[in-house]
Amino acid sequence: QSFKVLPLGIHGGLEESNLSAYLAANDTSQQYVALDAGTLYSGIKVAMQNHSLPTEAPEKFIQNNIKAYFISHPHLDHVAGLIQNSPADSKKTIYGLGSCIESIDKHYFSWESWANFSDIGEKPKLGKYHLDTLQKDSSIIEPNTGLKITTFQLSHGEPFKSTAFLVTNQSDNSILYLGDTGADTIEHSHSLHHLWENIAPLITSKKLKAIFIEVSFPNSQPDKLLFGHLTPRLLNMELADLEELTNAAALKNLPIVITHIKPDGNNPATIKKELLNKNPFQVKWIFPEQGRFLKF
Ligand SMILES: Nc1ncnc2c1ncn2[C@@H]1O[C@@H]2COP(=O)(O)O[C@H]2[C@H]1O
Repeated sequence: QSFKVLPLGIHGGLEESNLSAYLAANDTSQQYVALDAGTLYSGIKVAMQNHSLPTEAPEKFIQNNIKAYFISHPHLDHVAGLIQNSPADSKKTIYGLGSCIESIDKHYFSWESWANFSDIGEKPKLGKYHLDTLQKDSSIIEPNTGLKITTFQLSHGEPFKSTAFLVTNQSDNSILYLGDTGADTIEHSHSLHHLWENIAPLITSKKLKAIFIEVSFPNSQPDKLLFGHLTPRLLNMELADLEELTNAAALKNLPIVITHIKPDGNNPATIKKELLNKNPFQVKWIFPEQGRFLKF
């Protein structure tokens, strides 16, 4: 079994109709998990307009085909689509690390900022969403899709946390989706190194089919203004760490999907140029488009 991923939102800011959200499923399935949910409805509408999805009301697709949400961290550009669409959504589970679930409960499903559609927190609890806390370095099976999700903690601007989700299907193939993350050196952390140690064997055995990782800013962004994000240079530094745990041949042609570009000014073109000009491990950079399937 191979994977298909439908990007519903690809940017890391500004364009509120196109913010981090990726639907993942087995190639033959129409039952998706959402990896972040910054934009839902607008991305589904684009996918329907370009015939990537059959035409129906986007809210029907959200109700019937998105089976669970895995949220990397509670920043608005990763949850706004879920909150906005919650009144029309169906019953399902929102998964995240403890700090993420607490924040969603406290800051969004609070009755003050939005109705409490969850099953915890401020009464009355409408109970549409089961808020489920994931443990780092452990796996669950998402019951509606059969996909195994393994959770790793990331650092996103000390002391804030984010999450990487390793999605594994019944054929033991995987894709890795990282939420926002800074580089270990800048974050004074070992989170990425720990993640690389865990996935290195999957790369050498060719079981890891793609990595989704952020590059928010171009190389000109000063370290003190990174706010827990990567640049092309820092991503290549992290890939060097991963390469030491695998081997140069293992990274060659590995699809690396670049997420969360902040689209200010010429940044998207600059980031693409910087990545294409410097690709020491000969990975396959992929620049996703809203509403267009990626297959792995
Ligand atoms: N100290 C700061 N000063 C200005 N902007 C910030 C600061 N910290 C975070 N941000 C912005 O807030 C945004 C929250 O989402 P992001 O992490 O994608 O990107 C972050 C930056 O754009």
